[in-house]
Amino acid sequence: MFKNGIVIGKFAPLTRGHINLINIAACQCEHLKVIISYDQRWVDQQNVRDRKRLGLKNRKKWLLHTYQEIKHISIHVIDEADIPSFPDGWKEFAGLLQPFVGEDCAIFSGEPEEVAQLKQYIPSITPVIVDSHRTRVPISATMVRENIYQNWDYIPSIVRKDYTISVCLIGQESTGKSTMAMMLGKLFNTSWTEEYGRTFSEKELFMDESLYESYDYAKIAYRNKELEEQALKSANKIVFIDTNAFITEYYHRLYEGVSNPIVTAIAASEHYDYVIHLAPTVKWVDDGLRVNSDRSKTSPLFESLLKEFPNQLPQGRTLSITSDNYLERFMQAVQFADKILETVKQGKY
Ligand SMILES: NC(=O)c1ccc[n+]([C@@H]2O[C@H](COP(=O)([O-])OP(=O)(O)OC[C@H]3O[C@@H](n4cnc5c(N)ncnc54)[C@H](O)[C@@H]3O)[C@@H](O)[C@H]2O)c1
Repeated sequence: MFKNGIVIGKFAPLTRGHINLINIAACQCEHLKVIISYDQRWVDQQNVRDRKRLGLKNRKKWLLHTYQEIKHISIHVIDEADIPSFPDGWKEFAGLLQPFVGEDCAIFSGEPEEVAQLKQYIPSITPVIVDSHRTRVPISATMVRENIYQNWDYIPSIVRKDYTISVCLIGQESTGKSTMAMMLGKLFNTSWTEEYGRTFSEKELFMDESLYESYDYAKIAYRNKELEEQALKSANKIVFIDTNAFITEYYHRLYEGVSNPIVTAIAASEHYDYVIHLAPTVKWVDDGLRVNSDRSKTSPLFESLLKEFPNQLPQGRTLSITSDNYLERFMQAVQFADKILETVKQGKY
């Protein structure tokens, strides 16, 4: 047992291979420091998708989420901004690492050459090579970045969350959003969200929508966002979102006659990878909550809101379903999701 241990990595992104290394290291020392070596120059060279996801905040969050309950593991950062980029700055990197090196300190790594380089500059450390052939988890972060969706099994759920493709279903009342989100989620073996507005009406207003106050809409919009976060954590590459703040704002304008500034702000900043817009071409069904059967009143409002919030129908990433046949609507949505998954499986994003 060592008194102190160190694991260094880019963790870009965190993989189960890194987790294997950290776990094995943690079993062999009293206190383990996991150090993220961060180089913004390296991030700037990545593709658009990874530039957005591989910033320091995400990398630190992924490690903290994974190890928060294990008290003898702590997470640290070395910023390489002022030293030559890897692999030209070994001496300078060792200088940055030195303050983390404690008494009786082992450095755990799968890279024998890298540890040998560090040992030259910090002779007190004891190198411990762990699974350098990557037999337990045969993956590298480079392979994951090259095709994250084919290597989905190798990344922890906290990282999956940030790479999951979101598909939001929008449309007026009684256009089949909730059923469609649920059916797609079940078919694609993934998560979906259930509209919180409905739960709120049932539990807080006892199905009497005349009891809505303007401020309730902001609560609904926030709660929907929390439910999205939750669904992302358990998603299998793709997630289906039933209703967003834009729809909450539509209801606010319908019932209150004016905009809700909080909900408007959320709706205007909403971004989903893809959107399915369900047109009100199917029969209006009374589910006990709905009161807007006259679509000649609701459609003009909905259409004007779509113009006001152009982010809600992103160009090239929106499927508009206008068929009046439920089977056709469902099959179009399924084909859309198939195509999205095919594109991402090929490593395109
Ligand atoms: N500026 C410089 O000159 C300089 C010098 C030294 C180090 N550094 C920095 O330190 C970083 C070193 O980290 P890295 O690139 O090796 O990080 P990494 O995130 O790729 O790997 C971190 C550790 O996890 C191990 N690992 C990865 N996949 C594994 C698997 N499937 N099974 C078991 N172990 C696995 C690696 O062998 C390594 O020890 C460099 O990228 C660089 O940023 C910079």
